[in-house]
Amino acid sequence: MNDILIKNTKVFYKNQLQSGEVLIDEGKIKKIAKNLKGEDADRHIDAHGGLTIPAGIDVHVHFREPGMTHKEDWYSGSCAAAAGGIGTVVEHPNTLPPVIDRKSFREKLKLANRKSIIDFGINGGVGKNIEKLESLWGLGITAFGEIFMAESTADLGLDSDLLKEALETIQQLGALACIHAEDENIKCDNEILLKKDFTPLSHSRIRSNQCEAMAVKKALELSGLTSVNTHFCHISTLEAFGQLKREKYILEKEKASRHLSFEVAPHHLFLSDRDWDRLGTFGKMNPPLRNRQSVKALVNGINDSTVDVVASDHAPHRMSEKEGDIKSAPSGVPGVETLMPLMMVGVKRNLFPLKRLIEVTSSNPARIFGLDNHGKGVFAEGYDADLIVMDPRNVKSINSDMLHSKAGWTPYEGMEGIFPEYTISRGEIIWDGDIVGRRGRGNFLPGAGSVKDDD
Ligand SMILES: NC(=O)N[C@@H](CC(=O)O)C(=O)O
Ligand SMILES: [Zn+2]
Ligand SMILES: [Zn+2]
Repeated sequence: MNDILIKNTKVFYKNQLQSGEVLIDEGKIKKIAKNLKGEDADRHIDAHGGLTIPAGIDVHVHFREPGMTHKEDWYSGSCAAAAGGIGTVVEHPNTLPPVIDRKSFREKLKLANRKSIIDFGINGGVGKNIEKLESLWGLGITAFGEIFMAESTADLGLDSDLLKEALETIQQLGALACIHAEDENIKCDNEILLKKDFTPLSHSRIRSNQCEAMAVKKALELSGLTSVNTHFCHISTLEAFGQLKREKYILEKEKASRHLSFEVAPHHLFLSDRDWDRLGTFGKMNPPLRNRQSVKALVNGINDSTVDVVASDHAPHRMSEKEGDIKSAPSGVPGVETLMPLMMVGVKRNLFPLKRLIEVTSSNPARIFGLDNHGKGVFAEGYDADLIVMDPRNVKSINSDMLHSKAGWTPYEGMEGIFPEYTISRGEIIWDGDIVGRRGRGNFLPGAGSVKDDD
């Protein structure tokens, strides 16, 4: 007998939205068809005319373990992901200790294996550890970074000489460099100019549009020089967006083999600098909230396929930590659980089509980060049954009480979200309104450089 039959649903299949049924067995999608008469399964899910789409693949989360488990840990973070319709995450290295060598990588892997309820990749950190990058790659990290060009919530910043050396090494390994693009000098100069300004908006002015654009310019020069495959994290400004759009066009025209992609974060799509008044220090993240023109450019970029990925940059801090003044509050907002719900509302409001939602939240991240080699991000027979079932008519008001992050708050309080009724991971229901996935069931998805680790 098959495991699950999803009936009375709509699927985006063969480039169109159509009614269908989905049969799942042994963790895989076994059949997708208009009508699966004659097939049966142990469990039926009636989607009541709602959607079945690929679970999200969030390639930018900070789950804070080891070292900061009061903010999040692999269990709470992965539960938040599952409840928000995310089936796979790539976790970033700025934990305590950061993932910069074999020992710290293995420590994180052990904890994640023990606690995560969803599948995961782990990124390797880049700082003063250039001689360790090869061993990290061999251990199976997904990609390198985020590489901090300016200080953020981490102690992993590096200057441009070191950055060039790191990118050369990453290129030789054939790996992907993920870059947090903000210019340290511009940021520092603005900090001095605005040192007496304690309005929340000053954070947007310190880490200005120019601060991001200058860093993107430098990073593009360096990635051109070193020919490294590059992915930009959380691009937030009209200016940086324009530079990347142009560079992509040039690379395509030259038929360059070098990869270039970028992601945007939901807080730069669904919030703007007008939200500073409402959010105060709770709206502080790097790069910061931007004006309406930048928000519009990013939404347009989703429509015209310039934006490759939407990833949450889930960066939880406790409420008590976020209180205080704008200079001392830590940067970062939780977002893994609200990514898909906000994007679904975006589709409902015609900001962008469902096809693009699926591309930026599953097929593109899977391909760019090599997770398709593990059966992720392809809605077709034989691939992992990582799916969400949701009803677009069921719009909820986002409320921190219903969320699972240890942060205990959300910048989207009161905004609309369409949440999954079911999240299915490798054919197993892990969210049905409650967390029903077992702690530690999540699999590590080793990266392309992985070699067998004997000791
Ligand atoms: N985005 C943030 O403001 N903070 C992130 C780090 C980062 O992504 O820069 C964090 O780890 O808290
Ligand atoms: Zn960052
Ligand atoms: Zn981040």
